[in-house]
Amino acid sequence: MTNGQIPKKMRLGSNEDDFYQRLQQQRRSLPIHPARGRLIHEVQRHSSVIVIGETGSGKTTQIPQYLYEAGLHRNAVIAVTQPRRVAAITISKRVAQEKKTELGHLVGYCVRFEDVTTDSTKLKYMTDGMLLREAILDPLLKRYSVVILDEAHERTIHTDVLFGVVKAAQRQRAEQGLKHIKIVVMSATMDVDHFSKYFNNAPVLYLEGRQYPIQVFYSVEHQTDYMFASLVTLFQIHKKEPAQKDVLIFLTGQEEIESAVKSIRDIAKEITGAPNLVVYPLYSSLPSFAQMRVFQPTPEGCRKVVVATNIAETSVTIQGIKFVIDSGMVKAKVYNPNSGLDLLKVVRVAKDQALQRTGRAGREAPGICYRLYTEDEFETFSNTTVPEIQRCNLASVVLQLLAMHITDVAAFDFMDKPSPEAVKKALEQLELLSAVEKRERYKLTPLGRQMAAFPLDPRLSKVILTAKDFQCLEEILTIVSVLSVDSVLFTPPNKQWCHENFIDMRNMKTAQEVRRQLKEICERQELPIQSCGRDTVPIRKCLAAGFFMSAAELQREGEYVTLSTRKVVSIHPSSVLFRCKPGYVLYNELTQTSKCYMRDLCVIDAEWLYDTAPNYFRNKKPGR
Ligand SMILES: Nc1ncnc2c1ncn2[C@@H]1O[C@H](COP(=O)(O)OP(=O)(O)OP(=O)(O)O)[C@@H](O)[C@H]1O
Repeated sequence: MTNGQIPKKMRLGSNEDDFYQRLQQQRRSLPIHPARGRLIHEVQRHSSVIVIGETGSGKTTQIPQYLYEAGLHRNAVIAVTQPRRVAAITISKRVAQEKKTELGHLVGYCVRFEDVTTDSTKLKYMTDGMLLREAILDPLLKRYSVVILDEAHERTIHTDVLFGVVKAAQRQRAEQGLKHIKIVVMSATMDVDHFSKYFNNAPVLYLEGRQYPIQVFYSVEHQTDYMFASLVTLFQIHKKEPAQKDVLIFLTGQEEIESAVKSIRDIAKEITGAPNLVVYPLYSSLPSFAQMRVFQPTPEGCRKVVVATNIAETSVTIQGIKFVIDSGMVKAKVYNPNSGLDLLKVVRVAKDQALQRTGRAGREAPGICYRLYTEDEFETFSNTTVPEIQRCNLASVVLQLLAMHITDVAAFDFMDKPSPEAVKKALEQLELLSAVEKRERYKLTPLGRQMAAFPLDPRLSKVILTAKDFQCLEEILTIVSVLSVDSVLFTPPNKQWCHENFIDMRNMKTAQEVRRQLKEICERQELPIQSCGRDTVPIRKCLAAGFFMSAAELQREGEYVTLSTRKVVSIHPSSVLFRCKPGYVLYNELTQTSKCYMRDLCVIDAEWLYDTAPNYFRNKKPGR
């Protein structure tokens, strides 16, 4: 210190202290803070509590801490479930900072293919899917003293099943004289009566007030092209607002978002006299490290623009966001139980989703939301999203319920029951995959039990487990991992090895990580990891064993029809098979745009379909 400088370490320490003090100050100024005592008291008094409070009021970050500080963890763990991994990761980081602890110790997170917790973790942020997987091994959830089901309004398929599982755990623990488990259900936008009734008339706590105001502006007239409208709105903001006032745009999917990001970067080059733009995409199949970039502070003198799907719609706080531009559209799964087909379709959001999107502004200062639809249009939106359980293929969930020994799936205590046809269809599909068998009731076969160990669609788990018969697990693991991420192929704007080879490096890295973890599960199940060399026949036969219900046959007119329901479908133009038109193909996904397109294809022989599922194909007659 003789030269008058403070040593680096000390300087850092005092900065850290300032930062921590600032965080504590922020915690105390949140609208939820005055309700702390009442909240703790209600959770102590009741087994289940419903909490409703404005977006940004502090529910997700504070309530788990309050309960911990009040000793409600009782030496066990407080679980906080989130529908999305990005929320689980970012919020746990924030809470670890607020608790001045390293992530993974007192505060941690657990999402598919990533577990950052230790034995000392007491506040565990996790995706709803991960808690559900834990319930397969431990239906009474004995590790937990409190389960907080956050963003309950999203009604993802996993959250809905968890509602029933957690409720059952609570009842059974009481019956068996074990320690009680508390349930807290939270959201800013939910049908409280419906929730309260389902959770045994749980009391509802209304938390008043929001931290910062948000102004909402609607379009004056109907917008025919929401993507164009969002760019126009962005550049109007960009030209008049100073740097560091960041913008979050909601669009619908990867391709649309990547194309918007490119257009924004191109247009920005032509604009002078405005701050530099840093533009980030954000969608679920981006690897974690790429998703996390959007949460970094905006560089000095710049404006951050985040173009996201609905993964940024709930829970998250993206630093710097002052403006939200809401296209009013979302890509959602739509399932037809008669055809058994899951389709991805771009549809209007519900009012609760629009409110959540608006709530992403105004978290650190007053905000503004531009809705690219008229107020009259907004009034026609449905109030709440249709629960995913009522619009998705249920095969995966039914498999998990059976793995938890819930044999009568139709009688399971769902908050809103799925249609009986959808449950029946799911059981039929699982029976065709040899995962279940019907005696008096449906029950898992040994194969089905093995399938339930994989965090995958049952068709993909079946493919993995079939691979040992064809000695091609090496190759199948790679294929399944690549299918678990969005496209690994890409149109290169500039040069590096990956770009020259048309490979999307980020998605490829994720696929590698997924493969590593699937391989671990295979090793635990003692499956021989062998390669079939250059011969692709075993691999394609193996894929047919899982995907035979997703097969299509070429017609004379040059179109395809699906063998399951004779729906007319086409090969997606991005496929290498677009021009060669083989007689029979398997597909991984159907997407409805101008036509119904099949994606991720594999050429097969009609005979293999008979070989793998003779009963299923008896009346469908492929190739005969
Ligand atoms: N990562 C972060 N960086 C900066 N501020 C944050 C961060 N996370 C939370 N905050 C601050 O804490 C406030 C409360 O966030 P929290 O997620 O707890 O609210 P919430 O009530 O759960 O909101 P929502 O219903 O939208 O999920 C935010 O409005 C913001 O001011």
